[in-house]
Amino acid sequence: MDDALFGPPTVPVAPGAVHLPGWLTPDTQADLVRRCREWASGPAGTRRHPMPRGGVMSVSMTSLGWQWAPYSYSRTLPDGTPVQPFPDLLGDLARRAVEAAYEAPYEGDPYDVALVNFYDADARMGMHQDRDERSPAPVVSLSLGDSCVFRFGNTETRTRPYTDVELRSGDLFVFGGPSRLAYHGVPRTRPGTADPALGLNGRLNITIRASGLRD
Ligand SMILES: O=C(O)CCC(=O)C(=O)O
Ligand SMILES: [Fe+2]
Repeated sequence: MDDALFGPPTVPVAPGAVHLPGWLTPDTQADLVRRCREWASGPAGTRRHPMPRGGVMSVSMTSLGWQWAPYSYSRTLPDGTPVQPFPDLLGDLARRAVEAAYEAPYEGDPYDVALVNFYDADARMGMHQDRDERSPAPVVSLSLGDSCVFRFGNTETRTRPYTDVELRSGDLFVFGGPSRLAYHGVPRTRPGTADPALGLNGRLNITIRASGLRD
């Protein structure tokens, strides 16, 4: 296919789950990396959250709009620091992402929360559902830097059947509809695969959601 003429391909992974490789231009990727650094160095900073059953997450997270920690949202961090605002830029990007993925206008709830996930070479994320939102709006996921294996499963179990998708810098993955509550995770990243021009050592993932929550 001629990408210049038709745009990047859309790869269906499951009903309602779509992978759009290379959806972000290199300039937008660089801009988002810069902004992620700013958000991560903000007053609410980045956290490796403790897990309810012990241990600490290996992924460092920054929340925007609503603070997420296993397994709920709040407007403040445990020490009372207010969560940073949700940037309009990410709301616009999320709407455009869903419209590109489903080739239809977006008419769902407003996007109001983003998690910025940083993976160093050893970080991974176990199979889980994104189920702390009250809105059925699709989850939008953007990848920057190192590639990873993104495991996209089913709504019933943490185990097979699942599909392993290679997510590279600039890729968009959207999951909604019948796949909204599918289990998914990141069993590994591929350290050193980021384009050196991006200036990022590791992987960033921005996941954008509609919380459906009100103060
Ligand atoms: O890093 C990813 O690609 C997935 C992140 C994720 O599933 C989450 O933040 O809930
Ligand atoms: Fe998730």
